Amino acid sequence: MRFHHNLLQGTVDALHQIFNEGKYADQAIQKILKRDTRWGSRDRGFIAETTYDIVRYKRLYAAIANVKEPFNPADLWRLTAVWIVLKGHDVPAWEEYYNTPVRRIKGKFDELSSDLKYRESIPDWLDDLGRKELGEELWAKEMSALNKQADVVLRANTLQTDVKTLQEKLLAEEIQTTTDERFPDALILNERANVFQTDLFQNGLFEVQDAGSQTIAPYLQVESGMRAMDACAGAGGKSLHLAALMENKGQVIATDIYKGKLHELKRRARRAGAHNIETRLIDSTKVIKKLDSKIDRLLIDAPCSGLGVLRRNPDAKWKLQPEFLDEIRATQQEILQSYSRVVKPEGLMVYATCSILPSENELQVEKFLASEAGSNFELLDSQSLLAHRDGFDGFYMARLLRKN
Ligand SMILES: C[S@@+](CC[C@H](N)C(=O)[O-])C[C@H]1O[C@@H](n2cnc3c(N)ncnc32)[C@H](O)[C@@H]1O
Repeated sequence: MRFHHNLLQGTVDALHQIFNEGKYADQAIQKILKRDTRWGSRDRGFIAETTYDIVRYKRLYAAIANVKEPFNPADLWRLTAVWIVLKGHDVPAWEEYYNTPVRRIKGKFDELSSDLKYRESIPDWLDDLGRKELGEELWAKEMSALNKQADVVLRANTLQTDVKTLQEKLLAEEIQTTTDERFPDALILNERANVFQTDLFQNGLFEVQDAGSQTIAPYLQVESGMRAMDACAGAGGKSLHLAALMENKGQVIATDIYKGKLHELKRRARRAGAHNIETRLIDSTKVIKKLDSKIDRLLIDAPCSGLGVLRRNPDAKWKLQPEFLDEIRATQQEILQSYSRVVKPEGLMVYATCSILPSENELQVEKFLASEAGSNFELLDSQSLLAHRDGFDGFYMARLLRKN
């Protein structure tokens, strides 16, 4: 492989912003990619993928390169040298790579790879927690799968098209996709492409949404004409799916505590042609009180650690802190306690997260069921998706029935 200095310089600059300035990886990469308009899609792909790879394996690469944070420019170049050697490429004869100890890098890699914390690059506290919650074997398999690059998955917007038609239209634009019978509205890109630039996207024929995430809205068993609520709607990934499943009939009440996210949701709903979504900002407890026992189907897509979606946000591994996890678990329980009251007798509620930790998932549901607010609910079913087993992001979902 022939390397270009300016692409590796772009990678080093992105890493500096992420590791030393605390920027989010996707934002830092986007900013760097805007820098040089001559960069084509391959160049952009190289910078993005190399940066993400080094973010994923920061702990391993830093130990091999024998560098510590905060990384100076020479340290960051050493991280890229480790990446080049471990990918099996020849190190370019550039000043920054002068005297790169290729054999030592390979030897160190073999030595450190026997330890999961290094092999999969996991902070100590998180490794301890994961082993405790999932058991050593499952944790190791899952962390390895979560370090792989995620597929780009589309959800056909059935308000506008169907999977087969969309697949043909994409093919006409030289975008090849694969279907998966487990996920009926999903199309998986055979090769990465910037699908956001297509007219098909601009005209609302699809959303970009992981296949695992596409199982959540159907799990709520909505029907046309029902009154559904997406309590933690964010920018509306699941609200849009619910509207499509309800064929634009009935109502989807989408709530969040952030105005900006609901604003983005409305923009996406217009593009998708989803007309039955109504947004409501949660700025007081009154919003929930007003809906007391009025909702047929409640989705709680709760805020969480995001450990199931590490393939998309690998820097979350380095940003997560134990205190944040404690706070988010408390928030999850509060949300269950306060929102569950909106469900009608005989109505259903789905509690979902993009976490793989039982303490954010089944244990939260158990705690809720044992509480006063949960005493008139019954757990009907639950499902976990794991990256190493199911091939997509990690999710948890539980379906509960309000009995009376
Ligand atoms: C997992 S994200 C939702 C993702 C979204 N459902 C989607 O599919 O794109 C969780 C959301 O919960 C929101 N949130 C946090 N606390 C909340 C609360 N008390 N009530 C409602 N939403 C809350 C966050 O702002 C965030 O948008």
